[in-house]
Formats: sequence, structure tokens, C-alpha cells
Amino acid sequence: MQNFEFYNPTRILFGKGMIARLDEQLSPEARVLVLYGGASAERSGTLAEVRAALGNRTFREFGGIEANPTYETLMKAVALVREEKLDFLLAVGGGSVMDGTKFVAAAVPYEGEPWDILVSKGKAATKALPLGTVVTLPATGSEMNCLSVISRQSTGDKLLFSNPLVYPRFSVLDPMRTMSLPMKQVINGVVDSFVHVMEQYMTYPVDGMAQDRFSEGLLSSLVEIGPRIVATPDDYDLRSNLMWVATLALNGLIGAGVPHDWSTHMIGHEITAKYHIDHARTLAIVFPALIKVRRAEKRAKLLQYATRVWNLTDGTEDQRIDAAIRKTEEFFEGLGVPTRLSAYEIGAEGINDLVGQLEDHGMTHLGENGDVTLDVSRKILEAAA
Ligand SMILES: NC(=O)c1ccc[n+]([C@@H]2O[C@H](COP(=O)([O-])OP(=O)(O)OC[C@H]3O[C@@H](n4cnc5c(N)ncnc54)[C@H](O)[C@@H]3O)[C@@H](O)[C@H]2O)c1
Ligand SMILES: CCCCCCO
Repeated sequence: MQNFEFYNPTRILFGKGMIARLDEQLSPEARVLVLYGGASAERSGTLAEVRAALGNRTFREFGGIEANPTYETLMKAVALVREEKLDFLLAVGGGSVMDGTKFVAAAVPYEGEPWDILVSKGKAATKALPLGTVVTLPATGSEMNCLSVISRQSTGDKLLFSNPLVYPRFSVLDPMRTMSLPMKQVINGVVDSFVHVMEQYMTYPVDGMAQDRFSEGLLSSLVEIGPRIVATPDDYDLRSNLMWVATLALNGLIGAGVPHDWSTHMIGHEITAKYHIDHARTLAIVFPALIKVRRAEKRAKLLQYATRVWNLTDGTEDQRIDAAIRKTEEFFEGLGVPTRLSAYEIGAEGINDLVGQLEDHGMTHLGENGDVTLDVSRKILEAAA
């Protein structure tokens, strides 16, 4: 097991009706901005529940944070917070609203050009406003981590930053608030969570016994939840399990002391930036291709995954690896999520453009050993054609 430091300060309030406990998480004098995305926050009744929970407290609201949140929109929220001297940010939404709120939290006190926070991958931020979240879409785990992905319309960038200052102070996870989700977004959550686990698991063995079994448990849970939640979308217990699995998939626990990959995500971000394909759906394209191209480097964990998650114990090692990769593709495709670039009519020219974007964004050495060079990224994209 590798050395690690684990820190996660986020309080989780989980379950039906927990939004009612919002106000007690806030200091009496907090000057709150509620941030949200599109009409769904209103239509689903979640905003009404949040407003009721905030009772007599005065607060402001900022709506319109897009899916794949943009710097341009978020800077309007920064201006509002500065002008009205607000001092607590409450995100009500999915990963886009939570990530956008984390950026606003870091940008408000920042004295330079806030985009520097992204360019520096978060290092430039030395202060941040406190924030909390009310989660409406289980997928990213943003509710319990210090990561944020922000796009810039003017340049077509989609970059990640992380900084411990933007951990939410608390997050409310009420599975009932996800019932209004289109099934497509529920499925996105299953896929995003699955690949989050893989980025921290499908690397090479370091005898992380607890981390491996924890990750395999999350993967097996998602393999079970996926088809079942499509068949019985109103099942509260399935929604509860998806919500908690999604949070655990990227809150630092399974990733402590083990090598990480993240090249699937970095390549996926470029696909979203260029083609505006849902984040999770880019991962379903890249990940199966990546384990095909990098099966030698990932051989030991692929065999472990085959046995422990898919119960594949017969045949030669290569037959078991082939079967595990096939099962993974079938899992995504079975949820109606394509695993090929051709499903989105992205061809050779698009692959060239994506490799160029990776180079422009300095993504020239990805993966657990930095050996996912541009050539390897190209091979992965070609294997996904
Ligand atoms: N911070 C992280 O750890 C992390 C990890 C992975 C991805 N991301 C980023 O998160 C973003 C994706 O977030 P996401 O997958 O949660 O989707 P999202 O937040 O972009 O939401 C997708 C759509 O669903 C709508 N929606 C949200 N909740 C709803 C509800 N309850 N009912 C009806 N509609 C609802 C939103 O308004 C939006 O239109 C991407 O930008 C991705 O890069 C962040
Ligand atoms: C290093 C963690 C990268 C998380 C990417 C989320 O889209």
C-alpha cells in the first residue's frame, strides 16, 4: 500500500426529508446564496423544499448554471456575491451546480484573474467561502470531494481543479429529490460512478486489500443497480443505494494509498468540450477502449476484476480478461449507453482534433505512470472508433 493522507470534512445528511435540517447547518448570521441550474430545481419541488427549510432567513438565489458549468456564467455569481457581501454558498443540483459553486467559493476572495484557479489546477486558491450542497443527481461524488470541473465558452476549455478549501461543509442526500430525473441522467450516474471507481482500481496491485474489496463492492453494486433501477425507477431503496455508492466512489476513501489512472476522464473531458456529449457517456466510450489498449499494463487487476466482480474463473487468463472487457461493454450497452465514437458520428478527423486538444491542454502524459502519451491516447480513441 502507498503512503497517503486522508482528509474529508464533509458532513453527510442522508435520507428522506433531510433537507428540513438545512438551517441548523448554517450559522444564524450567514448571508446565503442558493445556486441552482435549470428549471428542474423548481419543477421538481426541491427549491421549494430548500426555501422552506431556510425559514425566515434572508437569502439570495442564482439560477442558470449550465450542465458543464461555464466560467462566464459563474463569474456573474461571483459579482453578485461580492456586491451583496454574501458569505455562504448553497448548491442545489447535480455535479454541474456543485462544481460551479466550488469555483464561485474560490473565485470570490481571489484577487487575480479567477481563471487562474483552473489553469493552476486549484493551487492559486488560498481562500474560499464555505459551501454546502443539496444533491439532486447521484453521479459525480462532488458532494463529498474537493474537485470541480469548469468549462470556458470563449476558449472551449473544460478543466479540473481541486483544493481542500472547497470541500462542502455539509451535503444533503435525499434520494426522493432524484425521482424527477430523466432516466438518461440516472443511467449517467451509474456509468460515471462505475468509471470513478475504475480510475482508482483498474491500475496495478499494491496490496490495498480494503481498497480493492471496497471498490469491487461498489462495482458489483452498480452492476446490480443499473438494470434494476431502469426496471423499477420508483424504488426508493435502489435510489438510496445508487446515491450512496456514487458518493463513496469519489470521496477519497477507495483512492487512498493506491495508484490512480484518470486518463479515461481526461480524454472524456475533451470529448465533452468538443462535442457536448454528456460527461458520463464519454467515459463509456473511452474506458472499454482503454482497457483493451492497456491490458498488458493492467493485466493483474483485470484478472482480479474478472474474478471478483464478474465471477469469471474458467478459461485461460486471456480468455477471462477478454470476457471481463466484454462484460463491461455489455453492461454499458445494456443500459443504452453506446461504447463507440461511431455512435456519435465521430471519425478519424474528430480523433485528430481530440488528440490536438489533449496536447493543447498539456494532457501529454496521463495514466497511473504517465505513460498514456498522446500516441497511446490516439490508440485508445482509435480502439473506440
Ligand atoms: N466534481 C467531481 O468530482 C466531478 C466528477 C465527475 C464529473 N464532474 C462534472 O460534473 C458535471 C456533470 O454533473 P452531473 O452528471 O451531476 O449532471 P449535471 O449536474 O450536469 O445535470 C445534468 C442535467 O440534469 C438536470 N438535473 C439535475 N438534477 C435533476 C433532477 N433531480 N431532476 C431533473 N433534472 C435534474 C440538470 O439541470 C442538467 O440539465 C460535468 O461537468 C462533469 O465534468 C465532476
Ligand atoms: C483527479 C480526479 C479527477 C476527477 C475528474 C472528475 O471529472
